[in-house]
Amino acid sequence: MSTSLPLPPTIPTISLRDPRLGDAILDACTSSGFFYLCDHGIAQHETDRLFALSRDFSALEEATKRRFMDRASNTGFTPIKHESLDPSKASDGDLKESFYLARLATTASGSTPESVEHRPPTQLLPAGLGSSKDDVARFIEQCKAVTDEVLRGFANALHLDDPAFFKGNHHGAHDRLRLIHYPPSSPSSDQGASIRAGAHSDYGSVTLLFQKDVGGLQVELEGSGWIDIPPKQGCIVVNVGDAMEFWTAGLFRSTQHRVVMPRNDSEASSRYSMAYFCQPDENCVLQPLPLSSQVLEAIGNRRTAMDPAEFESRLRRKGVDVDSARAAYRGDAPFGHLGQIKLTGGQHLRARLAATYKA
Ligand SMILES: O=C(O)CCC(=O)C(=O)O
Ligand SMILES: [Fe+2]
Repeated sequence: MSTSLPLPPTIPTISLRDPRLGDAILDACTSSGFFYLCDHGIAQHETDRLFALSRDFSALEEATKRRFMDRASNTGFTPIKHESLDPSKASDGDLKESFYLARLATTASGSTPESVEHRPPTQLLPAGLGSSKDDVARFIEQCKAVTDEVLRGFANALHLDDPAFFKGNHHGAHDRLRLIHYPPSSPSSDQGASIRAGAHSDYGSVTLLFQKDVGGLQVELEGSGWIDIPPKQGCIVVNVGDAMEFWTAGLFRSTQHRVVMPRNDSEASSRYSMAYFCQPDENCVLQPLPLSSQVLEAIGNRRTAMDPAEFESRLRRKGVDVDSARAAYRGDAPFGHLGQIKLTGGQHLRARLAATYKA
Protein backbone atom coordinates (compact mmCIF):
# COMPACT_ATOMS: atom_id res chain seq x y z
CA MET A 1 0.00 0.00 0.00
CA SER A 2 1.43 3.39 -0.90
CA THR A 3 0.88 6.40 1.32
CA SER A 4 1.56 9.79 -0.13
CA LEU A 5 3.51 12.15 2.08
CA PRO A 6 2.10 15.66 2.55
CA LEU A 7 3.90 18.19 0.34
CA PRO A 8 6.21 20.52 2.28
CA PRO A 9 4.91 24.08 2.55
CA THR A 10 6.24 26.40 -0.12
CA ILE A 11 5.57 29.72 -1.80
CA PRO A 12 3.49 30.13 -4.98
CA THR A 13 4.89 30.57 -8.50
CA ILE A 14 3.41 33.52 -10.41
CA SER A 15 3.82 34.39 -14.09
CA LEU A 16 4.42 38.07 -14.80
CA ARG A 17 2.25 37.52 -17.90
CA ASP A 18 -0.72 36.21 -15.89
CA PRO A 19 -3.79 38.23 -16.95
CA ARG A 20 -4.96 37.95 -13.33
CA LEU A 21 -1.62 39.10 -11.93
CA GLY A 22 -3.23 41.44 -9.35
CA ASP A 23 -5.27 38.61 -7.80
CA ALA A 24 -2.28 36.23 -7.69
CA ILE A 25 -0.18 38.97 -6.07
CA LEU A 26 -2.90 39.76 -3.53
CA ASP A 27 -2.97 36.09 -2.48
CA ALA A 28 0.80 35.80 -2.16
CA CYS A 29 1.44 39.16 -0.51
CA THR A 30 -1.25 38.77 2.12
CA SER A 31 -0.04 35.29 3.09
CA SER A 32 3.73 34.65 2.96
CA GLY A 33 4.79 37.92 1.28
CA PHE A 34 7.03 35.78 -0.98
CA PHE A 35 6.61 34.23 -4.43
CA TYR A 36 8.63 32.81 -7.31
CA LEU A 37 8.25 34.97 -10.43
CA CYS A 38 8.54 33.36 -13.87
CA ASP A 39 8.12 34.80 -17.41
CA HIS A 40 9.89 37.93 -16.17
CA GLY A 41 11.78 38.47 -19.43
CA ILE A 42 15.35 38.59 -18.05
CA ALA A 43 17.42 36.12 -20.09
CA GLN A 44 19.35 33.43 -18.20
CA HIS A 45 22.59 34.30 -20.01
CA GLU A 46 22.36 37.91 -18.77
CA THR A 47 21.86 36.70 -15.20
CA ASP A 48 24.78 34.27 -15.59
CA ARG A 49 26.97 37.11 -16.89
CA LEU A 50 26.29 39.13 -13.72
CA PHE A 51 27.04 36.09 -11.54
CA ALA A 52 30.37 35.68 -13.37
CA LEU A 53 31.24 39.35 -12.70
CA SER A 54 30.29 38.88 -9.05
CA ARG A 55 32.57 35.82 -8.78
CA ASP A 56 35.47 37.73 -10.39
CA PHE A 57 35.00 40.62 -7.97
CA SER A 58 34.94 38.33 -4.92
CA ALA A 59 38.26 36.78 -6.06
CA LEU A 60 40.08 40.15 -5.77
CA GLU A 61 42.44 40.91 -2.86
CA GLU A 62 40.62 42.11 0.26
CA ALA A 63 42.63 45.38 0.26
CA THR A 64 41.55 46.07 -3.33
CA LYS A 65 37.91 45.42 -2.51
CA ARG A 66 38.09 47.72 0.52
CA ARG A 67 39.02 50.63 -1.74
CA PHE A 68 35.40 50.52 -2.95
CA MET A 69 33.59 51.03 0.35
CA ASP A 70 31.13 53.94 0.49
CA ARG A 71 28.58 53.57 3.26
CA ALA A 72 27.52 57.22 2.97
CA SER A 73 25.93 56.59 -0.41
CA ASN A 74 25.07 52.94 0.37
CA THR A 75 27.13 51.75 -2.58
CA GLY A 76 30.21 49.57 -3.08
CA PHE A 77 31.83 46.88 -0.97
CA THR A 78 30.74 45.50 2.41
CA PRO A 79 33.31 43.10 3.93
CA ILE A 80 32.55 39.84 5.69
CA LYS A 81 30.98 40.35 9.15
CA HIS A 82 30.40 44.10 8.65
CA GLU A 83 26.67 43.62 8.53
CA SER A 84 24.39 41.98 11.10
CA LEU A 85 21.00 41.54 9.55
CA ASP A 86 19.66 40.23 12.86
CA PRO A 87 20.95 42.67 15.52
CA SER A 88 18.92 40.86 18.21
CA LYS A 89 21.24 37.81 18.01
CA ALA A 90 24.66 37.74 19.62
CA SER A 91 26.71 37.06 16.50
CA ASP A 92 29.88 38.75 15.34
CA GLY A 93 28.38 39.52 11.92
CA ASP A 94 27.02 37.77 8.84
CA LEU A 95 29.35 35.47 6.90
CA LYS A 96 28.97 37.23 3.60
CA GLU A 97 30.53 39.99 1.53
CA SER A 98 28.76 42.09 -1.04
CA PHE A 99 28.96 44.86 -3.58
CA TYR A 100 26.12 47.37 -3.93
CA LEU A 101 25.49 48.93 -7.32
CA ALA A 102 23.34 52.01 -7.86
CA ARG A 103 21.67 52.46 -11.24
CA LEU A 104 24.40 53.17 -13.79
CA ALA A 105 22.61 54.02 -17.02
CA THR A 106 22.59 57.66 -18.05
CA THR A 107 19.93 59.45 -20.05
CA ALA A 108 22.11 59.27 -23.14
CA SER A 109 22.69 55.49 -23.09
CA GLY A 110 19.85 54.15 -20.99
CA SER A 111 16.64 55.03 -19.25
CA THR A 112 17.90 56.51 -16.00
CA PRO A 113 16.59 59.74 -15.03
CA GLU A 114 15.18 62.37 -15.70
CA SER A 115 15.37 64.99 -12.93
CA VAL A 116 18.22 65.72 -10.51
CA GLU A 117 15.93 64.76 -7.63
CA HIS A 118 15.72 61.17 -8.87
CA ARG A 119 19.32 60.74 -9.93
CA PRO A 120 21.21 57.87 -8.26
CA PRO A 121 24.66 58.57 -6.75
CA THR A 122 27.68 58.05 -8.99
CA GLN A 123 30.09 55.40 -7.77
CA LEU A 124 33.60 54.16 -8.33
CA LEU A 125 33.71 50.75 -10.04
CA PRO A 126 36.51 48.18 -9.87
CA ALA A 127 38.12 47.21 -13.20
CA GLY A 128 35.99 44.14 -14.04
CA LEU A 129 32.63 45.69 -13.29
CA GLY A 130 33.82 48.96 -14.86
CA SER A 131 34.80 47.41 -18.18
CA SER A 132 31.45 45.57 -18.31
CA LYS A 133 29.49 48.63 -17.29
CA ASP A 134 27.05 48.36 -20.20
CA ASP A 135 26.09 44.77 -19.29
CA VAL A 136 25.67 45.74 -15.64
CA ALA A 137 23.64 48.86 -16.48
CA ARG A 138 21.36 46.87 -18.80
CA PHE A 139 20.77 44.19 -16.16
CA ILE A 140 19.88 46.83 -13.56
CA GLU A 141 17.45 48.52 -15.96
CA GLN A 142 15.79 45.15 -16.61
CA CYS A 143 15.38 44.62 -12.87
CA LYS A 144 13.89 48.11 -12.59
CA ALA A 145 11.42 47.29 -15.38
CA VAL A 146 10.37 44.06 -13.62
CA THR A 147 9.83 45.90 -10.32
CA ASP A 148 7.74 48.53 -12.17
CA GLU A 149 5.47 45.72 -13.38
CA VAL A 150 5.28 44.16 -9.93
CA LEU A 151 4.41 47.60 -8.47
CA ARG A 152 1.63 47.88 -11.03
CA GLY A 153 0.48 44.43 -9.88
CA PHE A 154 0.48 45.71 -6.27
CA ALA A 155 -1.75 48.67 -7.26
CA ASN A 156 -4.12 46.32 -9.11
CA ALA A 157 -4.15 43.92 -6.17
CA LEU A 158 -5.29 46.79 -3.94
CA HIS A 159 -7.80 48.08 -6.54
CA LEU A 160 -6.23 51.55 -6.39
CA ASP A 161 -7.86 54.08 -8.71
CA ASP A 162 -4.48 54.88 -10.23
CA PRO A 163 -2.68 51.70 -11.39
CA ALA A 164 0.55 53.76 -11.65
CA PHE A 165 0.34 55.04 -8.05
CA PHE A 166 3.28 52.98 -6.70
CA LYS A 167 5.32 53.20 -9.89
CA GLY A 168 5.01 57.00 -9.75
CA ASN A 169 6.67 56.95 -6.32
CA HIS A 170 9.61 54.79 -7.41
CA HIS A 171 12.08 56.52 -9.72
CA GLY A 172 14.95 54.33 -8.54
CA ALA A 173 17.43 56.79 -6.98
CA HIS A 174 17.70 54.59 -3.85
CA ASP A 175 17.45 51.27 -5.73
CA ARG A 176 20.48 48.99 -5.40
CA LEU A 177 21.58 45.76 -7.03
CA ARG A 178 23.57 43.82 -4.47
CA LEU A 179 26.04 41.15 -5.59
CA ILE A 180 26.40 38.81 -2.63
CA HIS A 181 29.05 36.15 -1.96
CA TYR A 182 28.93 33.72 0.95
CA PRO A 183 32.39 32.11 1.30
CA PRO A 184 32.76 28.31 1.42
CA SER A 185 32.33 26.67 4.81
CA SER A 186 32.31 23.06 6.06
CA PRO A 187 28.85 21.56 6.45
CA SER A 188 27.62 20.97 9.97
CA SER A 189 24.39 19.81 11.57
CA ASP A 190 25.11 22.22 14.42
CA GLN A 191 24.30 25.72 13.17
CA GLY A 192 25.93 27.33 16.27
CA ALA A 193 26.03 31.14 16.47
CA SER A 194 27.24 31.66 12.88
CA ILE A 195 24.91 32.49 10.02
CA ARG A 196 25.35 33.44 6.37
CA ALA A 197 22.57 36.09 6.57
CA GLY A 198 20.76 36.70 9.87
CA ALA A 199 16.96 36.73 10.08
CA HIS A 200 15.64 40.03 8.76
CA SER A 201 12.98 41.68 6.64
CA ASP A 202 13.96 43.84 3.67
CA TYR A 203 13.58 47.62 3.94
CA GLY A 204 12.13 48.71 0.65
CA SER A 205 9.01 48.12 -1.40
CA VAL A 206 9.92 44.95 -3.25
CA THR A 207 13.03 42.80 -3.63
CA LEU A 208 14.02 40.59 -6.57
CA LEU A 209 16.34 37.81 -5.46
CA PHE A 210 18.41 35.76 -7.93
CA GLN A 211 19.94 32.63 -6.39
CA LYS A 212 22.69 30.89 -8.35
CA ASP A 213 22.67 27.20 -7.46
CA VAL A 214 23.41 26.75 -3.77
CA GLY A 215 20.50 26.60 -1.32
CA GLY A 216 20.22 27.91 2.23
CA LEU A 217 17.57 30.65 1.89
CA GLN A 218 14.74 30.19 4.37
CA VAL A 219 11.50 32.08 5.00
CA GLU A 220 9.54 32.09 8.26
CA LEU A 221 5.95 31.12 7.55
CA GLU A 222 3.18 31.47 10.11
CA GLY A 223 2.30 28.01 11.37
CA SER A 224 5.13 26.26 9.49
CA GLY A 225 8.29 27.81 10.92
CA TRP A 226 11.40 28.18 8.73
CA ILE A 227 10.99 26.64 5.28
CA ASP A 228 13.57 26.30 2.50
CA ILE A 229 13.19 28.38 -0.67
CA PRO A 230 15.59 26.58 -3.03
CA PRO A 231 16.85 28.11 -6.29
CA LYS A 232 14.35 27.43 -9.09
CA GLN A 233 15.52 27.53 -12.70
CA GLY A 234 14.25 30.59 -14.59
CA CYS A 235 12.52 32.08 -11.54
CA ILE A 236 13.27 35.11 -9.41
CA VAL A 237 12.25 35.05 -5.74
CA VAL A 238 10.17 38.17 -5.07
CA ASN A 239 9.34 39.53 -1.64
CA VAL A 240 7.54 42.44 -0.06
CA GLY A 241 9.65 44.84 2.04
CA ASP A 242 8.93 46.98 5.10
CA ALA A 243 8.04 50.17 3.19
CA MET A 244 5.27 48.31 1.34
CA GLU A 245 4.06 46.66 4.55
CA PHE A 246 3.79 50.16 6.05
CA TRP A 247 2.09 51.57 2.96
CA THR A 248 -0.52 48.78 2.82
CA ALA A 249 -1.33 49.17 6.52
CA GLY A 250 0.18 45.76 7.22
CA LEU A 251 -1.94 43.92 4.66
CA PHE A 252 1.10 42.91 2.61
CA ARG A 253 3.64 41.12 4.76
CA SER A 254 7.34 41.88 4.91
CA THR A 255 8.42 38.45 6.08
CA GLN A 256 11.54 37.44 7.98
CA HIS A 257 14.06 35.42 6.00
CA ARG A 258 17.66 34.27 6.45
CA VAL A 259 20.44 32.22 4.86
CA VAL A 260 21.64 29.33 7.02
CA MET A 261 25.16 27.85 7.21
CA PRO A 262 25.89 24.86 4.93
CA ARG A 263 24.03 21.77 6.10
CA ASN A 264 25.44 19.33 3.54
CA ASP A 265 28.18 19.05 0.90
CA SER A 266 26.02 20.68 -1.79
CA GLU A 267 25.85 23.87 0.29
CA ALA A 268 29.50 23.92 1.38
CA SER A 269 30.92 25.79 -1.61
CA SER A 270 30.69 29.53 -2.27
CA ARG A 271 27.09 30.72 -2.48
CA TYR A 272 26.25 33.56 -4.87
CA SER A 273 23.02 35.53 -4.93
CA MET A 274 21.96 38.94 -6.24
CA ALA A 275 19.25 41.10 -4.72
CA TYR A 276 17.64 44.06 -6.46
CA PHE A 277 16.16 46.29 -3.77
CA CYS A 278 13.44 48.60 -5.09
CA GLN A 279 13.06 51.59 -2.78
CA PRO A 280 10.52 54.41 -2.60
CA ASP A 281 11.64 57.89 -3.65
CA GLU A 282 13.44 60.12 -1.11
CA ASN A 283 10.57 62.59 -0.71
CA CYS A 284 7.59 60.37 -1.35
CA VAL A 285 5.13 60.19 1.50
CA LEU A 286 4.61 56.83 3.11
CA GLN A 287 1.24 56.72 4.79
CA PRO A 288 -0.94 53.69 5.41
CA LEU A 289 -3.39 53.63 2.50
CA PRO A 290 -7.10 53.27 3.17
CA LEU A 291 -8.10 49.74 2.10
CA SER A 292 -11.15 49.27 -0.06
CA SER A 293 -13.93 46.96 1.09
CA GLN A 294 -13.44 45.04 -2.19
CA VAL A 295 -9.90 44.12 -1.15
CA LEU A 296 -10.83 43.25 2.42
CA GLU A 297 -13.60 41.02 1.07
CA ALA A 298 -11.22 39.32 -1.38
CA ILE A 299 -8.83 38.29 1.35
CA GLY A 300 -11.63 37.24 3.71
CA ASN A 301 -10.33 36.25 7.10
CA ARG A 302 -6.89 35.24 5.81
CA ARG A 303 -5.50 38.59 6.83
CA THR A 304 -6.97 41.69 8.39
CA ALA A 305 -5.46 45.14 8.36
CA MET A 306 -2.97 45.36 11.18
CA ASP A 307 -3.93 46.25 14.71
CA PRO A 308 -2.67 49.82 15.43
CA ALA A 309 -0.66 48.78 18.51
CA GLU A 310 1.05 45.92 16.62
CA PHE A 311 1.71 48.21 13.68
CA GLU A 312 3.41 50.76 15.92
CA SER A 313 5.49 48.23 17.80
CA ARG A 314 6.68 46.67 14.51
CA LEU A 315 7.78 50.12 13.34
CA ARG A 316 9.66 50.83 16.59
CA ARG A 317 11.39 47.43 16.45
CA LYS A 318 12.55 48.26 12.93
CA GLY A 319 14.21 51.48 14.14
CA VAL A 320 11.59 53.98 12.92
CA ASP A 321 11.23 57.16 15.02
CA VAL A 322 7.46 56.87 15.47
CA ASP A 323 7.19 60.06 17.56
CA SER A 324 8.74 62.22 14.82
CA ALA A 325 6.56 60.48 12.22
CA ARG A 326 3.54 61.40 14.31
CA ALA A 327 4.71 65.02 14.71
CA ALA A 328 5.17 65.24 10.92
CA TYR A 329 1.55 64.41 10.28
CA ARG A 330 -0.51 67.47 9.45
CA GLY A 331 -3.72 65.89 8.28
CA ASP A 332 -2.93 66.72 4.68
CA ALA A 333 -2.92 63.28 3.10
CA PRO A 334 -5.10 60.19 3.23
CA PHE A 335 -4.58 57.67 5.99
CA GLY A 336 -6.31 54.56 7.18
CA HIS A 337 -7.23 53.46 10.65
CA LEU A 338 -3.62 53.32 11.80
CA GLY A 339 -3.39 56.82 13.10
CA GLN A 340 -1.75 60.04 12.24
CA ILE A 341 1.65 59.05 11.09
CA LYS A 342 3.77 60.25 8.20
CA LEU A 343 7.22 59.34 7.00
CA THR A 344 9.18 59.92 3.81
CA GLY A 345 10.79 57.15 1.77
CA GLY A 346 14.25 58.52 2.62
CA GLN A 347 13.58 58.69 6.38
CA HIS A 348 12.33 55.13 6.41
CA LEU A 349 15.34 53.81 4.49
CA ARG A 350 17.88 55.55 6.74
CA ALA A 351 16.17 54.31 9.90
CA ARG A 352 16.44 50.72 8.63
CA LEU A 353 20.05 51.05 7.42
CA ALA A 354 21.16 52.55 10.74
CA ALA A 355 19.79 49.51 12.58
CA THR A 356 21.78 47.08 10.39
CA TYR A 357 25.34 48.28 9.92
CA LYS A 358 28.13 48.28 12.44
CA ALA A 359 29.33 51.85 12.97
O1 LIG B 1 21.31 35.70 -0.40
C1 LIG B 1 20.12 35.46 -0.25
O2 LIG B 1 19.59 34.47 -0.75
C2 LIG B 1 19.27 36.39 0.59
C3 LIG B 1 19.86 37.75 0.78
C4 LIG B 1 18.93 38.70 1.46
O3 LIG B 1 17.90 38.34 1.95
C5 LIG B 1 19.28 40.14 1.53
O4 LIG B 1 20.41 40.53 1.17
O5 LIG B 1 18.40 40.94 1.93
FE1 LIG C 1 16.67 40.01 2.48
